[in-house]
Amino acid sequence: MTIELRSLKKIYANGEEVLTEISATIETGQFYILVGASGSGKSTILNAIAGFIPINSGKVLINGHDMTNKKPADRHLAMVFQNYALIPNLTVAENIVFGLSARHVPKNIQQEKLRSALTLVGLVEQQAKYPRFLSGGQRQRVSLARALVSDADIILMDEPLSNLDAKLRAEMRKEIRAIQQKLGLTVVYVTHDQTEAMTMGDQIMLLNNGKIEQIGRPLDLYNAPATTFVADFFGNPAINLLRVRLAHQTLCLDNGYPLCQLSVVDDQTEQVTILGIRPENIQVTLETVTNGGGLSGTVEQIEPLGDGTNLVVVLDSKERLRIKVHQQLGLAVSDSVMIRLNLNNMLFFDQNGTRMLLPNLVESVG
Ligand SMILES: Nc1ncnc2c1ncn2[C@@H]1O[C@H](COP(=O)(O)OP(=O)(O)OP(=O)(O)O)[C@@H](O)[C@H]1O
Repeated sequence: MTIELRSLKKIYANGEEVLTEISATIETGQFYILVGASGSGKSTILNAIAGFIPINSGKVLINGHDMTNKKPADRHLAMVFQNYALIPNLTVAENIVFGLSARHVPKNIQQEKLRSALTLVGLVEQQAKYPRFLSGGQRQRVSLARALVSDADIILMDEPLSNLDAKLRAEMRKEIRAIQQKLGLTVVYVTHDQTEAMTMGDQIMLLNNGKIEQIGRPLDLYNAPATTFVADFFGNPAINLLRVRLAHQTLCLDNGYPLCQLSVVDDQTEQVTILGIRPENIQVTLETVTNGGGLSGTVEQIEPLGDGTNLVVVLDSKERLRIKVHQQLGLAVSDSVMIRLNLNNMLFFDQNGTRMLLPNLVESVG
């Protein structure tokens, strides 16, 4: 079951254009994530796929068929919501088969589907309970089971885990992904959570104010972001984006403070105005144990994580750098440290925030 979105545009009555030129192909069996900040248009796209809202222009195709003007019921999709949407006076089992009963599916088939869905989501023991006696995670499982028995090939999920605590959310991510892979379902999944997007998605669409910022596989978005917006969206702590210029083969901060030497064989490099470097690509050592080289700075903040440490270091140039190391550090605020930037992992952007590929850029540490 493929979904094709062709140039979707949505304007609400107040004249606000909330979707602009949304085009994408969601392949069969893909776990497709729509991610972005609140108000970026994720739910609007999901609702347009489901047929809950009309769009102003563009097309929604499902398996090659134009569904743009079809009713939700004719699109053969199932939906899982953030608030579970369970019926309080029906038991778990009754909630799960509710749609099947409404469609007069024979009782024995209902029971068969119910059994297999309960097993898949791990709720066999809870089937006679009412929703109010279930935990948040169990309620979301009922909601998922209800979508599974509908036999829809495509399941749309709108922030299904956002009411759960962090630990349960992490467990449910794995469970949903495992069920999706086992059944080969096509899932379109809305979240504002970058970790959920990274860990669950086969493909991610990152939205920015109703427009597509980038579509790609999770690690491609992380390693090769098209723009500073994408670079900044993924990663915790966020990537360091520094205003820089290149002068006489030296990459300098805007204020002239030299970062490193770069051998340049390309005029294009003159356009580099923003350097992106991720916190994990910066090494930090105590000033006293270093044997020269690198940049010096002062520790401003330390956040011990147990399995690592997050730091903020202020360079002598007054620039702040977020740094993440994978060990516990014996450092304190105000300590002097040396910093080394891992040049292989630098990203360069032009003044519009568009990433530049500089094939001829050669590092030459002086
Ligand atoms: N019925 C409506 N009438 C007018 N504007 C609306 C309506 N529904 C949504 N919007 C606007 O459309 C934009 C996109 O909303 P949407 O719900 O798709 O965003 P979202 O990315 O899903 O956000 P969230 O994560 O907060 O749910 C927002 O600016 C919102 O205010």
